[in-house]
Amino acid sequence: MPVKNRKVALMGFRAVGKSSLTIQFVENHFVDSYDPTIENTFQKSVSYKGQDYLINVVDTAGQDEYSIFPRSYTVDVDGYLLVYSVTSMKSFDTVKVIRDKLLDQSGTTNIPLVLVGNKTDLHMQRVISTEMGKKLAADWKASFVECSAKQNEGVEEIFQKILQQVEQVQGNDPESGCTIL
Ligand SMILES: Nc1nc2c(ncn2[C@@H]2O[C@H](COP(=O)(O)OP(=O)(O)OP(=O)(O)O)[C@@H](O)[C@H]2O)c(=O)[nH]1
Repeated sequence: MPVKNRKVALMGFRAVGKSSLTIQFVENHFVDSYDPTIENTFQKSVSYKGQDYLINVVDTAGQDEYSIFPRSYTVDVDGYLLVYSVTSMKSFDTVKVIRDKLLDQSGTTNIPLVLVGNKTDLHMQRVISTEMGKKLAADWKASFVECSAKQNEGVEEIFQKILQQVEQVQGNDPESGCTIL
């Protein structure tokens, strides 16, 4: 089977760990320092349900509710990882605003999306419970993963889930019972 190319963008408030998750996934290490991102693209080959994929991972600049939303973020992107930090209410509110902007710009409600709660290792600083994350994802009919880029927990799962969402929305998921050839 030929390799499938999929483009996945990480979006969210500043310093929630988008770059750290990307680097942990692509290069298998954790960066402790904080260097704000403008935009970076990485590639990684993965296998999912027997199919080889080349994932283009777009690590975007941190956003807040007032950020201008570049049109390029909705062009060619197959799926989105909306990342918040479980230690930041502001970052949780920001993913909601970003999703609204994504829906607005793409003109569809059926966007492959995974809600990602990062920094679960910071137990004492946690302000967003697992239930809050689960509920928001359920409202959106999106997938939900909690993770720690630092401890490399849940990171692979995020990318498996987004591939699953992309395949489902594109009608290619074997479990959806319908295949486009
Ligand atoms: N404890 C802990 N710290 C983390 C985790 N992920 C990221 N960090 C730290 O959080 C800070 C910000 O991480 P980045 O990955 O640069 O965040 P970002 O979302 O890419 O930031 P912007 O580029 O500004 O949008 C850094 O100091 C990271 O080391 C995590 O899972 N646990």
